[in-house]
Amino acid sequence: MNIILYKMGDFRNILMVVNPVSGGEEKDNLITEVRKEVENKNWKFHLYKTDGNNDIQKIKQEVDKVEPERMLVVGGDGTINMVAEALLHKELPIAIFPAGSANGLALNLGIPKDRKEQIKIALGDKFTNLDVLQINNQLCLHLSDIGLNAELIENYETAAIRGKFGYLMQTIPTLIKSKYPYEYEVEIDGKIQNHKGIMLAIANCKKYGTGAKINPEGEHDDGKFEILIFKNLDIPEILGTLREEVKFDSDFAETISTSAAKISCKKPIAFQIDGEFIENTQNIEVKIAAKSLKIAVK
Ligand SMILES: Nc1ncnc2c1ncn2[C@@H]1O[C@H](COP(=O)(O)OP(=O)(O)OP(=O)(O)O)[C@@H](O)[C@H]1O
Repeated sequence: MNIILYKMGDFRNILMVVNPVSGGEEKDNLITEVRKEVENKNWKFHLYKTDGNNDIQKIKQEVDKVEPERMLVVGGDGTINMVAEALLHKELPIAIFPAGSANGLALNLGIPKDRKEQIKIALGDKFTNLDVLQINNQLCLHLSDIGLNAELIENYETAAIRGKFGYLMQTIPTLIKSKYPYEYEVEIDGKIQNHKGIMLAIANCKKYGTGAKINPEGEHDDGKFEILIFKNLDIPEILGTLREEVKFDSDFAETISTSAAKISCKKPIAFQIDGEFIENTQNIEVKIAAKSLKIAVK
């Protein structure tokens, strides 16, 4: 007979949220491996698979039912955002198993690609406290932008070809159709600045999921975010963002660091958050909840 002895205070509930379709990747082996590791620690493993239908509400219900001490998230940036939304105002740590076509947040937090290392981190005790941006009542965990890149994402989402090649294939039609440069009015502490450019990014972290480092000075836990205005389509400078050490020419990009801002545009412009196209919009308000999401890191 197997007898499991629980010490007082040693019992933990772990809730794993898995997006079964993200990244087109099979996840059953990972689930089995994590379940084994969790049960080896005499903790209790619970599983919730998203179904693409009202998942935020369903994750909230699952959290209320299971009362986990930690959440493990298997999916891309969209899945992590859903979990973050469901956990709003709850001080519950999460761990990320990157498994999406875009894994920008995991890349920014230095989550390694090796699944064994990810399991160690997920069940370990080292955390970072991520600033969370609220943009027009939606959460943004790493990067949002309004302008050319969001147009590219909108075109990619409706395209037949997926993956990096599909993204690349959308570049030329997007550039032909785009009506850039755009005019942006940025209001910070009641002061208004006017800017013109191909896109305006709102950055909580340094990099896009593609690896492009557009906000080299950004820190994810400093209580601030950066507004970056990219002034023109300078291909060598854009390719330069793929290098580790980047320093932008002031004719190419301007950076403003702040903890709140309002942005308005003369006409509706494509707007994306963490890689998901949201809508064409004219007005954006950005607030920050400093250090409000606890995430397991290396
Ligand atoms: N079972 C499911 N079936 C279909 N869609 C789902 C399912 N579960 C979650 N989703 C959707 O997956 C999206 C999030 O995917 P995520 O960003 O994590 O991965 P991804 O592979 O990078 O996705 P994409 O490339 O489509 O953005 C959300 O829009 C969510 O509604």
